[in-house]
Amino acid sequence: MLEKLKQEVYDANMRLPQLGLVSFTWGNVSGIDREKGLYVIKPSGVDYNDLKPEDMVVVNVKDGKVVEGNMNPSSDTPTHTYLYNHFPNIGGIVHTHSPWAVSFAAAKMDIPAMNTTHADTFYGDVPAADALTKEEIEEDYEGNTGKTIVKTFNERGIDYEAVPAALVSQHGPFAWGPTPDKAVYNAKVLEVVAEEDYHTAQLTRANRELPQYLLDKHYLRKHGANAYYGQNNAKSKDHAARE
Ligand SMILES: O=C(CO)[C@@H](O)[C@H](O)COP(=O)(O)O
Repeated sequence: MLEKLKQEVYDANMRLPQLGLVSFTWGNVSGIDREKGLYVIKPSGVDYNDLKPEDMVVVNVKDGKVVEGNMNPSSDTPTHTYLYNHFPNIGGIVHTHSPWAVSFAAAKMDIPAMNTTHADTFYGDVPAADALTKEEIEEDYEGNTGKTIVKTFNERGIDYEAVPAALVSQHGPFAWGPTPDKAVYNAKVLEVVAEEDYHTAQLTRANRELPQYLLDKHYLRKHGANAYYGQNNAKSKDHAARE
């Protein structure tokens, strides 16, 4: 069943390593057929080099249970299920371990809207949702980080279609879109802007003008009118040689 969707989801999964968004077996993409109430997701722990379209697992979006597939679905299936049920207009979801976005997630920092590349895809900062608490994990830990994502969007009044991504603190990014392929596109843009933001933050923090008096003192002393050199009476050999 859903052979066309399986191919689409397989193709989207294969773009993750191609785009440098995952290594080894990390990450996963799913895509949903809303009419049938079923979605397709990557099987858990399978190397992308070994993955085939027919390996995709079909899941019932109502209860997250497998309805077709020889392998276990992704360990993030509970999160995909939760997001499909709370973000009704999405058609595809992706989770990656892309390093720059994961760095912001580990730092529990939103990815701020700092340039137009960001604004072309995300209408505002991409939020860092809290990691699941110890109690939440003990209560019903099934790997469902969707709860914390939806809670963050609701509490902060963020439109999930205008900002199609979130960071799960200390874990990594989830992105979504109208199709699996668009979800992967959004995940790649997120990684690009995360890296750009990091460098912008470094540049703006480091961009301190050296005061003119220090320029004068250090440059003129060695190359110019020696206005300062004589004051300390210390003469370097090369200076003495030049006299
Ligand atoms: O972050 C984790 C595991 O800590 C997962 O998201 C893996 O990155 C993907 O797991 P599978 O989809 O292969 O189960």
